[in-house]
Amino acid sequence: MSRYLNIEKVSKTFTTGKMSTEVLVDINLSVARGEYISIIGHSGCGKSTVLNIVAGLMDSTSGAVILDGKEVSDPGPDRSMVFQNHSLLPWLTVYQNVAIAVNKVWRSKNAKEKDEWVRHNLNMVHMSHALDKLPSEISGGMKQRVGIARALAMEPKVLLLDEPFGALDALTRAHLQDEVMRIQNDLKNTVIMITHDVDEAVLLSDRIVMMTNGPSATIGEILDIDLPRPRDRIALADNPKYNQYRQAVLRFLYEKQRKVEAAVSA
Ligand SMILES: Nc1ncnc2c1ncn2[C@@H]1O[C@H](COP(=O)(O)OP(=O)(O)OP(=O)(O)O)[C@@H](O)[C@H]1O
Repeated sequence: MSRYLNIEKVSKTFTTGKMSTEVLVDINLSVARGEYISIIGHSGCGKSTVLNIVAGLMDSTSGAVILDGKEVSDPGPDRSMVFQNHSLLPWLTVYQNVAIAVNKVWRSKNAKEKDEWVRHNLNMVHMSHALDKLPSEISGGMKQRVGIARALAMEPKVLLLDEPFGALDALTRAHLQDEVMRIQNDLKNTVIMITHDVDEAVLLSDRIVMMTNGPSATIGEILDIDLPRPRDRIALADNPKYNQYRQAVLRFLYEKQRKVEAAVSA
């Protein structure tokens, strides 16, 4: 079925010297506009490789990524990425880090409109109080907020999140997950997020894509998360459906796709 974003028969083989490793094989995924997809799978299975191919940072060996009717071949502002280790420019302030993206993408806006847009996006992630701070002067969670504001300010067709909360403590992580859910509710972004966190995947996603172990990893199962939004983490803790989804993902990861190393050492 043709959707907003189609990943069609994507495979990827890395070749270093005479060594070739088939990392991904036959990845097929159709994402609807406004859908929140999580990709989960054991370390090294190829999640980031999938995201990098969608971002246009890496070519697939075969297959194609079609976004809104156009094949992706290069990186572009229609796909903005947020990494685990916030990639802010350390010599620029919070404001300037967002402004640099806005200036690049929104050439049609005048100076006043650009300024308002930078402030609006930083306000959305509650960072208006720290516009003049340097990245070294703010916490990890705040840096991640700025990274999210910068990505949102580009109004991408797809927001690509590579373990965006992975480096944060549990409490900051929970706050930021709630913020992303709120923003997602308002803006209806199309999101693909990599995570290792089962609760995070169930809480945030419309569908969870579970990848088999590599090499030659592919999509093993896709789980639909049929929980009403807005979602409340405390209320969901007692929700039987939520717990069934959680168990389905855990079962996939730790029974069906048990890591060989884990099995040997267990
Ligand atoms: N540029 C590259 N050249 C060669 N091999 C690579 C390259 N990038 C990734 N790989 C290999 O491809 C496989 C998948 O890597 P990838 O980073 O996509 O996995 P991942 O599932 O995102 O891992 P993690 O969860 O640990 O971040 C790994 O075996 C990795 O070593």
